[in-house]
Amino acid sequence: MTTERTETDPVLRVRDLRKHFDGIVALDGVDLEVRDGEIVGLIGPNGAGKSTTFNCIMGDLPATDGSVYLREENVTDKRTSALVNEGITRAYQIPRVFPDLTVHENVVINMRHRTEPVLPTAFTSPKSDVSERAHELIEFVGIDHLRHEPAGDLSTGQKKLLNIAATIIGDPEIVLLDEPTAGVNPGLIETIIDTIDELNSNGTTYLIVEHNMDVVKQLSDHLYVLANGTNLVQGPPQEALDDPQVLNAYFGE
Ligand SMILES: Nc1ncnc2c1ncn2[C@@H]1O[C@H](COP(=O)(O)OP(=O)(O)OP(=O)(O)O)[C@@H](O)[C@H]1O
Repeated sequence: MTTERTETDPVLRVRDLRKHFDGIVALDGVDLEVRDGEIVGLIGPNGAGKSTTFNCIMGDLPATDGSVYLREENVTDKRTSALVNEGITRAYQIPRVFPDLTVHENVVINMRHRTEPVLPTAFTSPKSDVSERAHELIEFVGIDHLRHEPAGDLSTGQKKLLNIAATIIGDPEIVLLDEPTAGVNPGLIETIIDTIDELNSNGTTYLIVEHNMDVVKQLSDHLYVLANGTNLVQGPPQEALDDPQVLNAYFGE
């Protein structure tokens, strides 16, 4: 049975995104749309252009051509820091933490309020709003017992949970997750899936690159498949994964 895609407004729209590295065409026209409240999966074989798409959306790389819209605003090539303030955040495949700061400090430092700077008291006063919110999120992702530990001491899976908490602290419109379960101990994968699922139920919209197809199927409402830097197939996850073009892109010659 085909499930209909939600009719909610698009939060993120990517139109004909292109990226060339000298002679290499990494993106050859990528289109995608993430609607309010969705979890959208972005998959494709190695070299398909998933990371480059994320890098161009987030302003980590300038696009050669094409557009990125956040709601109605054209944000193409805006810098990452500006995009974060506009409500789009990202967690990287290899989790990024400040190793010498505590877990709690790592979440607080990611607070970039749309209108106000983070006050120094957020770090020192347990009663500040940011500090309390950080504590709530750390509890929510299940690493409260590590709150006062240096983030550098955490396992990969725990760092990924920490990054997931940190992406949420500024109350973003949409979060980009790059391989949230890659390199994670199998025992923590379900925790990560449940955490993303619950945060989505609470209103966070996600675009997720993920190689683990079980995770993709469990989480995604809609799936885009890229190959050779462009769109191959999109649709409900199982339908897209069963498409002969997708099977050929992964397993064909
Ligand atoms: N900085 C760069 N310089 C030159 N070529 C690049 C650069 N970054 C990516 N590419 C090329 O662009 C293409 C797309 O790469 P990209 O990393 O976006 O793919 P991917 O789908 O994320 O792959 P993977 O699943 O292996 O991470 C590949 O051919 C890659 O070699």
